[in-house]
Amino acid sequence: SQMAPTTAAAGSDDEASSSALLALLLRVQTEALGTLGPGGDFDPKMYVDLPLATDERAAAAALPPASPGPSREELASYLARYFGEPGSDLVEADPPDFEAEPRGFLPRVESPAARAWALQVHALWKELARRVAPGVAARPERHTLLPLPGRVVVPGSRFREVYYWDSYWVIRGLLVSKMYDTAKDIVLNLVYMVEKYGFVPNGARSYYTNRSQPPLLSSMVLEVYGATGDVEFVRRAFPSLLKEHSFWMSEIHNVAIKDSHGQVHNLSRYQARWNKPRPESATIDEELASKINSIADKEKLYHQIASTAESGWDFSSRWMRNSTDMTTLATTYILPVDLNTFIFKMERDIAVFAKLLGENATSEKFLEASKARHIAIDSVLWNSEMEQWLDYWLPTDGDCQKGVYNWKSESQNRKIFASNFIPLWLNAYPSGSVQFADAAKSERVMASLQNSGLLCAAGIATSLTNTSQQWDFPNGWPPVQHLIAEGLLHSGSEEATRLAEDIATRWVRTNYATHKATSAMHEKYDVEACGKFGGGGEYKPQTGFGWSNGVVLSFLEDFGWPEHKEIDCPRRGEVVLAGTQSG
Ligand SMILES: OC[C@H]1O[C@H](O[C@H]2O[C@H](CO)[C@@H](O)[C@H](O)[C@H]2O)[C@H](O)[C@@H](O)[C@@H]1O
Repeated sequence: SQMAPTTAAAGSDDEASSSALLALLLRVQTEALGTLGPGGDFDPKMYVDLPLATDERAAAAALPPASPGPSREELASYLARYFGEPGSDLVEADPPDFEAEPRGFLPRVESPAARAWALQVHALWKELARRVAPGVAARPERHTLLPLPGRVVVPGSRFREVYYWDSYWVIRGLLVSKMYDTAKDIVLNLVYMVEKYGFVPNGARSYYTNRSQPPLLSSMVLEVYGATGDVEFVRRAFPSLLKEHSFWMSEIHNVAIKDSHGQVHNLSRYQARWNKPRPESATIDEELASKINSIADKEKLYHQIASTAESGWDFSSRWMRNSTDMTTLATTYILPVDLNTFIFKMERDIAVFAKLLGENATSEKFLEASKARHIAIDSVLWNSEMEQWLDYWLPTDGDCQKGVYNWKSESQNRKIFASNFIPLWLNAYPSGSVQFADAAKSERVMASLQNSGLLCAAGIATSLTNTSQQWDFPNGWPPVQHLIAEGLLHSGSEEATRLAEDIATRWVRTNYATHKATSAMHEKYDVEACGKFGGGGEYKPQTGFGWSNGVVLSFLEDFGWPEHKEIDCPRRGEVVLAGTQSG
């Protein structure tokens, strides 16, 4: 059954004052839309990011009346008088662990062009590093930004705050850049939020505390521990990992399902605690919901929209009953392949850390939990005909006895998405010598990927359907390239290693060419051709960009770049490796 959505989990005093601020900012956002009109420079997120420069009541009293609404000049002078610039509550932080060319940086990158560019990407950490201004903790009621104790690295452009899952790839890049202290700070900020909210919010803003994002905190701890050997750091983070696991096991996320042999499995889904428009996109969500008449149905749509944002894939035909109609989002009825992959990894990581800290019973318990989830993933999500893992769609008609659903083969979604291959990533983290998918199965999954149509000229497409949503064709996203390529690299066969390197090469080249042409790193790329950044979705293409920088640095570390390997885009008609489309 669907959980009744509530508001954020923050403390009540904080909540009351932050909701007064948010209510004001949402009024400003609506008036700004009226004044500026959609398109152009109007971005609804900017208005909920404005820090108050004065008392909230004074600012609320001075807001020009909604009708007839302020002129452009009146709006600008109102904003200048009562608010700071968006992003001004984060201050620049010169990270002390940054060096222009760290010792031992990318030893296998021999090509001068690749090396010079990698150093430019590395230098972007300085641009993206920030600290939360001390005024935020002193007067939290004036900021939607959440105070954080340590240094942060933001994705860039409109994404002025920390994001949960982006941080995993930011950390992978920082470790290549030998910025261990900054990497630790990022993890400890997330730990601080778990201590405060019981989970890691989507991002470090009060309006993001109604949901999380793909859970990769344990993976961040594991990578930092692998690079530094710092057991005390693991000890500090460990209680928060247990707390986060309980959040994902709670009734809003956990679903029981009985397979065809009568065995009951537990798997997880995304579900936000929110049934209103997303504040950062409220005008957009309201416009979409205007097609719907009843308040109850609007609330259901808002709940699905926020739950989709929890998935990180906002938005995609993956979550829609009808791929051309966003009002058919049904994310809370889906058991996603990638979410369950990440929670399996979390359980395994916790088992490893518990053992390291001498908590053997806890280690055993989490090892068992991970084994049970492995069986659940193989029973519920695996499809042996397609040789892929598929999202499972729950029925909406209440066909569920005592909270347990009955598995049906036709409920697996047979459409092809890059997420169907994400469990391959687990091959990079074997338990002893045992891989998540054995050599024979990994080979079959790889063949299925090669025949899927997802492998394109400049990387792996998100899906096969162009819906103009940003998590669909023709966009390719950095995290997806990295998870699949790392999985292939550790799958054991020479062919898988070659395919991993081929994907990484295409990705690095398209990032390089686009950087050369636009002087920027982009949040997503159009994989149809080398050298194109991505588009679609509800906001303009963004640059910066945290996870993109992390992924190229990590690929360059994993695969190197020999002296004479071309880094420019291949010229038209040049040979393309078998199993991939020329795009
Ligand atoms: O403002 C709209 C949405 O923006 C974010 O989503 C996108 O950017 C994030 C930061 O890079 C990324 O983590 C996410 O995968 C992207 O889809 C935000 O996370 C959403 O909650 C927000 O509604």
